[in-house]
Amino acid sequence: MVGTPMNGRRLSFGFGNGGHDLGPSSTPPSNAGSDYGSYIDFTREDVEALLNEKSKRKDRFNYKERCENMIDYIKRLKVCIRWFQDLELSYSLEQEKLKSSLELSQQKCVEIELLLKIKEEELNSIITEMRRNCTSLQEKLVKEETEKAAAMESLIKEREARLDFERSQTTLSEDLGRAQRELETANQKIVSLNDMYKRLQEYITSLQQYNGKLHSELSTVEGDLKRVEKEKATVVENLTMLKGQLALSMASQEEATKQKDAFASEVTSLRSELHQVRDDRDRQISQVQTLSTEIVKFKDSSEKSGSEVNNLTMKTNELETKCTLQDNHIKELQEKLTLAENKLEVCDISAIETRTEFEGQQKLVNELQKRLADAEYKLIEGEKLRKELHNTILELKGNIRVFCRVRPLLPDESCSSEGKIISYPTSMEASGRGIELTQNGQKHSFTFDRVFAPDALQEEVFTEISQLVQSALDGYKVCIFAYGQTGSGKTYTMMGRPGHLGEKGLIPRSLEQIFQTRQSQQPQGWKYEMQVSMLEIYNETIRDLLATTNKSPSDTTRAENGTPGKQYSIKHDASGNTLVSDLTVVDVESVKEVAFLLNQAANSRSVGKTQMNEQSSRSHFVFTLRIYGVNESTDQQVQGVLNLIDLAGSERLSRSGSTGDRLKETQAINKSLSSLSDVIFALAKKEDHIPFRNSKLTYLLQPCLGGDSKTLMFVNIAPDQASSGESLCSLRFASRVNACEIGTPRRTTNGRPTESRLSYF
Ligand SMILES: Nc1ncnc2c1ncn2[C@@H]1O[C@H](COP(=O)(O)OP(=O)(O)OP(=O)(O)O)[C@@H](O)[C@H]1O
Repeated sequence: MVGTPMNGRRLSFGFGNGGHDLGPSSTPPSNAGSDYGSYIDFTREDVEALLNEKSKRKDRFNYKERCENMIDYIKRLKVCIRWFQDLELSYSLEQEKLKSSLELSQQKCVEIELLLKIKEEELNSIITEMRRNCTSLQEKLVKEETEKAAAMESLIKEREARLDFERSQTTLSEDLGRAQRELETANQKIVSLNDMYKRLQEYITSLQQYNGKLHSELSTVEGDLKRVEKEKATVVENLTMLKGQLALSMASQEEATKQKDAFASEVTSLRSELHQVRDDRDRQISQVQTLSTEIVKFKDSSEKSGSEVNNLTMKTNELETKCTLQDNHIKELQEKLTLAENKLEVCDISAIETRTEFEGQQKLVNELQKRLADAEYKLIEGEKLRKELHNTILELKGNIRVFCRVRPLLPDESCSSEGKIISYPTSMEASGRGIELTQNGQKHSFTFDRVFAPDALQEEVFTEISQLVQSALDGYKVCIFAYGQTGSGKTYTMMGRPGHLGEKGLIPRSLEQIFQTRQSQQPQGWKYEMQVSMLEIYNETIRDLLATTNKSPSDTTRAENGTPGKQYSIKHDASGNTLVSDLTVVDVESVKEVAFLLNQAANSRSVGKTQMNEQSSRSHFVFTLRIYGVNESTDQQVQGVLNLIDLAGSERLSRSGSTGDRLKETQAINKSLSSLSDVIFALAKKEDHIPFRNSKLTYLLQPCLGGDSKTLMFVNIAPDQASSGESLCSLRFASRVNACEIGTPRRTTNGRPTESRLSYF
């Protein structure tokens, strides 16, 4: 580059920009030569500054040096001037060139202008297009901006949220810290709970083992019992046979004795006859001897009278023939006597034989009687053990047990379009105990102590409760009640279908069992007295169903059932018995008597027709059998109670279509059932106050629900789609009942109650 002191700027005259740029250029002219190459970077300001500086520094530089500098500077200036001259030349040449190229350029410009116009048009169209694009872009921009604003807003919000989040994170981390601490304590608790759980598991296992042991013991005892009973039966059979044989041999012995006596008397009479005949013979021999001496005397004095001799000879002959005859007779008699004596001997021998046989049989009988007594003792002991084991098992099973029974679809009920609403799980653990109800597509599962499907027979159902009924004879309070919506099969379960013997319900079957057991326990010394009472709770009023002044079945006025104006009050005594004052109590001796009373009560019951059941029970029916047993040989006493209850059906007013009196009944039924559920829930929660007094039903059931009795609830279920809501409610209620613990059942083995005319519940 060439540095010249022109206007304080660096100057260049190159043709860097296509040869058209006449402005300053940084490119040095190619012909500048190496002589002035080293001055290229000097500007006028530099030179002036240098000169100024040189002049200023006069004092500091010596003159020679300054001259040399000046010469050098002048030389450099000369080179510059030459360079300027060269430049001028080349500039004029360039100008020429430029002029020609300008002309060329002008032509080109015209062309370019044309082209530009075309381009302009194109560009205009492009611009219009661009404008349009621009508008749309602006619109987009606006949109984007609004979006951006929204995004910003959301960003702000997000930031706020983030802040909030951070704040909450802080609190959460504090909470987390706290929770971790709690977790630690909880973990510790879990560990201790796990320990406890393990211990409980072990306890449960040991209980289960104990239960298993009890079961096996029970089965061995039952096996023993059966064996002993069989043995007893054979012994009794043998004994009867031997007694028969004994009676026969005794009869034959009697016969033989009689024969012997007859023979003995015959022998005696023969002997006396023989004796007499011998006496006669001796007399006649002596007569013959006297006659012979007389004959000798007469022979001596033959000469005296020949006729006398003849007479005497005749007499002698007569006597001799008589003697011969008597000898023959004696011989005959002796033969007879020998015969009779032989017979007597034979009879004596057979009598001795019979006696020894009799003695042997007597011994056998004694031995068998001893064995029988042993077997009976074993039987009593086995029965005692069975009772104990059975009751222990029932106690281990828990107190309120729940059985669920699903009735079959009735002819006027149809299966739902979605199929059956009730199913039974088939898994091992739930088999026979589980039930599933589908409502609105949702499946609800429940487990009870036993679930009976619609095909379960009355007999099967009874088999499951027969042990519980047995407990009443063993001195326990037993309560079995049926709960469920109206028409679900409660009365069918408890009473059965009238007129169909095979479909007898639990009440008649229980009574049959009780009376049979009473009969079978008689040989073991047990004597039982039984009393029956029956009542119903209708519209919160107790009615005596066995009162003699009861209305006739055709009588439709319900209010005067029982003794008119009589108030039946419920009381509980200190030993947990429930007393209903003035209630009719009837002594019963047989199933027939009870059946008659049941029939009487059924006629007095409040039954009506509802939309849901042709024969709907409108009251709670309570059947009570009081059992008082005493064993005279062991001095044992037991006092049991069997309560069998058919509750009135729960129903929704909307479905039942009740009005008027029926509406009042329905409300009373629902109220008492809801009191029952309140009591159950309070028991389940182990609350301090259990509202037993809220209804007559719960107050009456107090010992069964909250005391020492063995209680079983049947929850009856209707399988039709329309009842699914009520069925679900019943199942939920039953499931809570199943979870209830009410205390330990107690056996009553004390003496007879003092006031026996009160109904014990
Ligand atoms: N297991 C069953 N097998 C056959 N039929 C049954 C069964 N259970 C109930 N039924 C029939 O269903 C109908 C209603 O039964 P039931 O009268 O026993 O109902 P409920 O629950 O006592 O009704 P409510 O509470 O109204 O007295 C009756 O016709 C009965 O015969």
